[in-house]
Formats: sequence, structure tokens, C-alpha cells
Amino acid sequence: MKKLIEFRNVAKEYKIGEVPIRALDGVDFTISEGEFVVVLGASGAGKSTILNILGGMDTATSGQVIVGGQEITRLGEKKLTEYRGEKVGFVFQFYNLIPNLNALENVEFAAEVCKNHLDAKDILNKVGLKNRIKNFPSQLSGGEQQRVAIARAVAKNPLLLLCDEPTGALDYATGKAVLKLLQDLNKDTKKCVVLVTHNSAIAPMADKIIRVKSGRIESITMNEEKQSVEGIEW
Ligand SMILES: Nc1ncnc2c1ncn2[C@@H]1O[C@H](COP(=O)(O)OP(=O)(O)OP(=O)(O)O)[C@@H](O)[C@H]1O
Repeated sequence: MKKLIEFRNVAKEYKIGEVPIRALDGVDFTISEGEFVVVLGASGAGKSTILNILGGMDTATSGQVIVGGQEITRLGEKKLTEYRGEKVGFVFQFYNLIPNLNALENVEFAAEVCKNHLDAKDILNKVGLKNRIKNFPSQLSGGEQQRVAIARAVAKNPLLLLCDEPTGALDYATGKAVLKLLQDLNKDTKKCVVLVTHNSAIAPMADKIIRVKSGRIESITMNEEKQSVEGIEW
């Protein structure tokens, strides 16, 4: 399959006072179009840093990041904002919905600025919220709010979907349903999904597993036959 993402010798250093913190050090990996990738590692390993650099929310200190043929590590602030807005859909642990907009408005608000956006109602339908589109975030459960957040990311019709601990605030069954939704969306839309988690039990649901340890890649493995989330217990 065609390569979509490439990290080449990426390093990230944060400087707090005099002491530099090397969050990433010599990170190399590639991700193909349509892949479902799980990034695993302990707390502080560098998972979110990878995701934030990939999403254009943070910049690498050195190295190259190429997404869809575009070297995002060379982009200036304006182009990087464009990249983030058009090409990347984000799903976070705490849904980050706008409280005074209903579900439909939350999705429309994010999508309509994107050139190739999809119909907000269709996507809310797809994530199982057909009858809740007029509800405000406070009227929805955590799992439903996360579905709105996923719909908001997908409706932009981005190149890739980045999820940072998307089930971190949800109970077991709801978290599993959200993972299933992400797996189904990946299968149906062929959009690349990169999901960061510390829960190594979900590794069998991925095409590719990138393990991160102390800012370095520990291993990259492929599942020849990935499993449906329903069949995984943890
Ligand atoms: N803005 C920042 N300023 C300073 N240090 C940071 C910053 N962001 C991350 N770090 C440091 O970089 C390292 C990697 O952090 P990162 O958030 O990527 O880890 P993580 O694997 O996502 O961890 P967690 O699972 O706890 O979210 C950690 O040592 C962290 O303290």
C-alpha cells in the first residue's frame, strides 16, 4: 500500500529553564494509507508528542515529517494551520465540544471551513446519533459526546484521524463501543487512524503497532490478521 506518513529521525526537545527534556529521540516509522495504527507506551514515553507533531499542533526540533507527500516540518505557521485544519481530524480524551452548540452545530462548525467536508447529518447518523443531533453536550453521555467528537473529526474528510486516549474517560463497555466505531470507520472510509493509548491489550485490533519507550521506537509490528474489537477482552 502507498505510504502516507513518514517520520525520519525526528527529535523533540522541550526546554524548561536550563534543563532540556528530550521527549523524542531519533524516531523513524512509516504508515501506509488506510492503516489502523496503535501507538503504545508507558506514561511519558512520547506518544502524545508523536501525535501532536503529526497533527501539526507541535513542531519537531529536528528531523523530517512527511504526510501525503508534503513535508510538514518545513511549513511556516500559516501553512501548518491550514494543514491542521484541512488534513487532520482529532479525537481527544475529553471530547472538547463547544457547550453552547448542539451536536449537529458542533459537527457543522468544524466541518464547514474544510473544502471537501462531508454532510454533518450523514456522519452523525453513521456514528449512531441520528436522534440526538439537537442535543447539547451536557445532555449527552460521555460515550455519546465522544461519538459527536468523532463525527466532528470525520466530517472534515481529513487525510488522517488522530486519536489520543479516546476511551480514557469512558467505562469499559462504552470505551469498547467507541473503539469499534473507530475500527468500523477505518474499514468503511479507508481513512488512516492513528490511536495513542497505554492499553496494550487493544494491540490486536491494529494493522500496525508502534511501541514507544523513553522517546525512542522500541518496536514496530504488523498484525497479519487484525481482530475485531468485540473479540478482545481486557
Ligand atoms: N510542553 C511540554 N513541556 C515540557 N515537557 C513536555 C511537554 N510535553 C511533554 N513533555 C515531556 O515529554 C515527555 C513525553 O511526553 P508525552 O506527553 O509525549 O508522553 P506520553 O507517552 O503521551 O505520556 P502519557 O501517556 O502520560 O500522556 C515527558 O517526559 C513529558 O513530561
